Amino acid sequence: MPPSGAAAPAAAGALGPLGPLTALAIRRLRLGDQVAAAKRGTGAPVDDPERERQELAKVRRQAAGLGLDPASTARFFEDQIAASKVVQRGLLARWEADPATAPSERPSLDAIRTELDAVTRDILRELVATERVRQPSAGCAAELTEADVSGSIGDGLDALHREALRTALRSVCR
Ligand SMILES: O=C(O)C(=O)C[C@]1(C(=O)O)C=C[C@@H](O)C=C1
Repeated sequence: MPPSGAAAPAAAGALGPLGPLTALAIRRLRLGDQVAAAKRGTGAPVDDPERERQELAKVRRQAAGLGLDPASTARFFEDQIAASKVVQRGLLARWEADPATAPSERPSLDAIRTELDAVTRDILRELVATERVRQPSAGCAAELTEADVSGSIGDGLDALHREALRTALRSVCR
């Protein structure tokens, strides 16, 4: 318990108006850990261009329905997919170099894709909620830095996941 009258410790997680969007990007790239575990040892490649095409086509349709610009929304999701690949490649290389660190269970890729689809819907809602904040400006860049740094620390991201998060957030301030 903090001493009475002292501020409570800051909650872990990404702060500021771009905090929820950043937290969702972190949640999505953490699902990349699960995707890597599902693919490890199966011969399934990290890249699945057909799945990407389906995801991006759906995102464009959903974006239009929500009043978001389909092209920039698709670009945002291309970054999320690129971030997942950073995580997957990094972890698969790490696990190959040091098999003792590899997960012992293989999750279902279909189940993870269902979770990814749910995160996509949450991200789309958050893109709508943050449209004004995300106008390119020094203010957006500052809010993004705050969310990135606090989210990375709060979630205990390692160097690989921080690199992936930078990829995921690169087009937030359009
Ligand atoms: O679903 C997969 O197989 C994934 O690897 C996930 C994901 C994504 O982030 O959505 C990433 C890379 C693939 O090219 C396709 C999709």
